[in-house]
Amino acid sequence: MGSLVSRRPDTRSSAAALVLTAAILLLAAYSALRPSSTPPGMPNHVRVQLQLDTGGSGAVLEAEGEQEQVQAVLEAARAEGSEGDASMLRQQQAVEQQLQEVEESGARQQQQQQQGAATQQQEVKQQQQQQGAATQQQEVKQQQQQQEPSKQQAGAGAPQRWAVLSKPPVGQAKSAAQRSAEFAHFVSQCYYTADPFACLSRQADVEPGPGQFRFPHFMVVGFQKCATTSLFHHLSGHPQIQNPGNKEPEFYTRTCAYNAMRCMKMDQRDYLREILSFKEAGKKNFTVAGFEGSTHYVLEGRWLAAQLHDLFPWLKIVVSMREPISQAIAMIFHNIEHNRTPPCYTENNNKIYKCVLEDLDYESNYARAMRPWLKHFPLEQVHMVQYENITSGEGMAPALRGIKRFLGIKPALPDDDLGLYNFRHQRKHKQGWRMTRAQYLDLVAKARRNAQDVAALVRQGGWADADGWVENWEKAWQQNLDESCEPEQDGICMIKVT
Ligand SMILES: Nc1ncnc2c1ncn2[C@@H]1O[C@H](COP(=O)(O)OS(=O)(=O)O)[C@@H](OP(=O)(O)O)[C@H]1O
Repeated sequence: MGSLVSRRPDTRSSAAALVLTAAILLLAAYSALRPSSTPPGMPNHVRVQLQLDTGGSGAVLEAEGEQEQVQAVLEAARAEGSEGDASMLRQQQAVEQQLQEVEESGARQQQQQQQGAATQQQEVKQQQQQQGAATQQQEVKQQQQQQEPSKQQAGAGAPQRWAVLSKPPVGQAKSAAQRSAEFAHFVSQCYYTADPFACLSRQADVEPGPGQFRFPHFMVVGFQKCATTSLFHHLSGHPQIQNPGNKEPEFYTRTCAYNAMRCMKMDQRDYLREILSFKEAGKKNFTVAGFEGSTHYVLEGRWLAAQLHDLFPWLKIVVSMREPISQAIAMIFHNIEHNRTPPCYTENNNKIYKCVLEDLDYESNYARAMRPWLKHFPLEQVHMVQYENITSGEGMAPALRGIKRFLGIKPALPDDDLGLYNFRHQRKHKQGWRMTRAQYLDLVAKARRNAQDVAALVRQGGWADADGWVENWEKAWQQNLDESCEPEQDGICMIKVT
């Protein structure tokens, strides 16, 4: 005999009463379909789970066990409810229509049995079809509900997500439609739960249907000044990607104060809605990939990588890297423009050199920043791209397609041109950045060690041609030495960035 569970936090409302009535009717119809003697391996065992979204309470009723016991639990729960109103009546009619369809297919099945034509195998097949039909109806209903999120939130006249009524799977896989509906339903309701992040984490146990993405699907985490804004817009325009609210929310660092796991529930909901465009993705049945881009995340890997992986273990991580001296210069200039002049930027003639030298050990030391991410995320969930590849030359189209292939979206869309966003000193500092040749050689020596560490990681992950990666940067250094520097050691260079 099976176990019996009943939780009824809110069965006194008319909505609850209606759903229970519907469930009992469906249960009765289901019992009419069962053969008179239950075949081996198909015990007289049913499971009913009702989500009674009445007034936003998220009440759930579950009953599992012998059919008669489950029916008794549902009857008792119904007795506690009150009568439904007009809007509930319309929903009852929809439920009754579904019931009628189940009854009709049951009658067809009985006829076949009488004719001796229905073998046990056919019977199982028909049950699968019935479950498929019921799931399709549920899917339509869930889509309707997703189109009315404000109503659900307000609670007034809230539609019910009513029933997952099924016999436990008899060794057969769920249909694609069933998986899609169940996955979309599971993820959608997370927004309304007391702990949205904890709920979203549990989608790891729910299989998405064809074309669906777990939510969120990926993040562009850095590095600063590596064309992440262009990449963000390029990806946002893809039809299989949900356009996020804005770039650089720095949610986990700023709002959650470095503790993603303890982030306030209200903040979580705001983040889902305002940044990740959760509701828009829900309306598209999660057939679009949700993402955000915050370039400081990559530098916070020591605490953030583990926390993000705990929260969203399926998450994919995209990282762009630029020739380190150019990246450091662009970042320093960006900070100066925003009145954040670094203390290293003091000496009149050699100011940029000293700052870059420091940054190459920290913010522009890519391998150092990447190690925690690679410790917590499997290689197949991380994708490293080279800025010089995605922004120009022959590597551009394959590199952009590679990102989309990694994300599991159509690789050729929207197109293979990155676009140019967020450019600063490329326009304003065409003459280059002043330092001596000896100083530049000093920076190159440090950047080269950085490049070799990065190449080792690229080789390990197989994201690109690791040797080609180093060659791209070597080419940039050599070009500056040849074209922008006087030949003497103390000669002046006007360094151009990539
Ligand atoms: N398509 C294309 N081709 C060449 N260069 C490009 C392109 N898109 C962006 N960029 C350059 O990338 C720099 C901005 O990077 P980010 O958007 O990541 O900056 S930020 O950290 O988000 O502020 C910024 O570099 P700087 O101009 O050196 O500052 C942009 O000019």
